[in-house]
Amino acid sequence: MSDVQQARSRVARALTIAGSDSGGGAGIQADLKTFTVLNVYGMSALTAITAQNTLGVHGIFNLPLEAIELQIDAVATDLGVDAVKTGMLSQVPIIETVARKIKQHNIPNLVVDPVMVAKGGAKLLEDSSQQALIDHLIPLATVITPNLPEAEVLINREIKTVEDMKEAARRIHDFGAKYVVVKGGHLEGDALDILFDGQTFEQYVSPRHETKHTHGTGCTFSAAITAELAKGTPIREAVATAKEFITCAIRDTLGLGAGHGPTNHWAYNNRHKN
Ligand SMILES: Nc1ncnc2c1ncn2[C@@H]1O[C@H](COP(=O)(O)OP(=O)(O)OP(=O)(O)O)[C@@H](O)[C@H]1O
Ligand SMILES: Cc1ncc(CO)c(N)n1
Repeated sequence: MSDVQQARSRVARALTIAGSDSGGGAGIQADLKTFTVLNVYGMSALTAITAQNTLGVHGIFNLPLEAIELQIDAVATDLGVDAVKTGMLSQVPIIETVARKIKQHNIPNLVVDPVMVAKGGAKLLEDSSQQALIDHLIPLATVITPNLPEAEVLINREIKTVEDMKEAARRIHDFGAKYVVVKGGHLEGDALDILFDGQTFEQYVSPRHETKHTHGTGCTFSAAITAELAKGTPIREAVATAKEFITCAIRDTLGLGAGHGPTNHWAYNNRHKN
């Protein structure tokens, strides 16, 4: 096979820059599982190690900046990256380092999941870091995927209705992200997400499943968008696939753990079977 043929047929590659969740439902583990199910080659740069299960976060250990930088350098200079997502980046220097590295390596298709708080309430982003996300990372983002509490923090305003979600999307778009997806998982009623491209809104709706097993839904959703962007899928279709992926993963629960259990990453591939 010629080099050109090889380049055309090679697998899409995605990198996740995020924290490790020992429980496997969120963070790096959720991202790599999602990439694999969507047929994308997954790579990781860990920013922190968390001791975590379905009941809560029992410890957070941020990694040294040098360890974060070297992981990104190693991957970008050899294997190559078609799309990248960021998850837990708890401190200002980590955010600055990651933003600098993404720029330095010219990594395309950045999905920013502005992770702030774990399902059990533990803080994964220090308060002093919120502004650094706005200043350094969001302007580089192809897509940013805040949930409602995260969007409220970013725009410093309450969000109670779909109109509020749209206004939040407008304001977050003004921070410099190309596309904004405001996730409505925390509202009542159907699970409604909104995509804004700076001009028009697109809505993605699925029935709400009454379940406590929603640990890592945001990580999985943004990882699915990243995987699709790595393959070259256009944004509207990428978000539609991610919505279907997370809906299946929440619906076909694994029922693990005594608290907020993980979602089912295999469910998307089994969706047409009985
Ligand atoms: N109970 C539910 N039933 C169906 N879809 C849901 C439910 N909860 C969330 N979703 C969907 O899951 C996706 C993730 O949204 P959510 O707002 O839960 O993210 P998140 O709060 O960032 O998750 P996490 O912090 O656990 O990673 C969205 O597409 C949302 O609409
Ligand atoms: C490591 C990690 N990243 C993100 C989340 C948010 O779900 C979590 N609970 N843990």
